[in-house]
Amino acid sequence: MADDWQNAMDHAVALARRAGEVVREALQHDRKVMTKSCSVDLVTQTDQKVETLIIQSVKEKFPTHRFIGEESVAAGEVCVLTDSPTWIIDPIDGTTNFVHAFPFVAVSIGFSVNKQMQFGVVYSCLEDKMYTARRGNGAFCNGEPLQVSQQEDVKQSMIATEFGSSRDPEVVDKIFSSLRNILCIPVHGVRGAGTAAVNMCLVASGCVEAYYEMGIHVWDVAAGSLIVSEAGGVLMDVDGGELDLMSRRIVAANSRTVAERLVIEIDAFSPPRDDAPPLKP
Ligand SMILES: O=P(O)(O)O[C@H]1[C@H](O)[C@@H](O)[C@H](O)[C@H](O)[C@@H]1O
Ligand SMILES: [Mg+2]
Ligand SMILES: [Mg+2]
Repeated sequence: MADDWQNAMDHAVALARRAGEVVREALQHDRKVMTKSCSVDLVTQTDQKVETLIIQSVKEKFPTHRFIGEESVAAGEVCVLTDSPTWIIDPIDGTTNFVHAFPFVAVSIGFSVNKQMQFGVVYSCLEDKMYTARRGNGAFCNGEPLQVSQQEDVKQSMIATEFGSSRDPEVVDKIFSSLRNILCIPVHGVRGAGTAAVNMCLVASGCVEAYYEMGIHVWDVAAGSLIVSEAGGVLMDVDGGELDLMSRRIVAANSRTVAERLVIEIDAFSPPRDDAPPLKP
């Protein structure tokens, strides 16, 4: 079976590269912007085109595999992680960046079997950085091994996070109170690339000590979670418990020490789970 997953990973890398070409080409033209759950939850035809391209190609090569794709779920597909081999796809992570030509846009492809990530591919396509990880085999950027930062003093750390796409004042208050608490530890700084996947690759690369966010989805972080852990990092829930990929909350850090220190300061909330049954009309 191991060789099968390697074939699948090679295919994912090739597809991420092809998807990146589509994204770069689309940036040369006007981008028609549509909205999903609210006026700041953006989607474009390129998100949909890239997801279709990836899923159709995988279906031809691996007809029994399942999918969780951001735009398929938006179109009504169920979002349930089973034990089956499952491709977890964010065709454009950083759609708001893409719309504004802010230069961090990624294609994220994770692959899970028995609810455990087997490989992760994040292609930061405007930087031309291909991040890859295979379970037990380390994490790489353009073929070079990645290693998380060795800094365990949170006061000497840089932290990544995002504001997300909820504008519910109660949610925004929690996001700002967490940010305030963490800034005032104090940490050296707080940054955000505008994409969860790239933020996680920055943890894996040792450029920031940690990334946390509440409100993300499984497709934002599935691939990145393996890239972080294979680079020597740790993953946990924002309450310090075990990471649950469907819970929409994550802390990814270089060390348990930094992660647990951040958890103390995070004003946690629980968005509706990705695998929650749809609300009845
Ligand atoms: O919708 P896309 O795929 O661009 O992904 C999300 C980002 O990855 C989040 O970190 C970020 O906070 C936003 O919620 C953003 O929507
Ligand atoms: Mg995303
Ligand atoms: Mg997306």
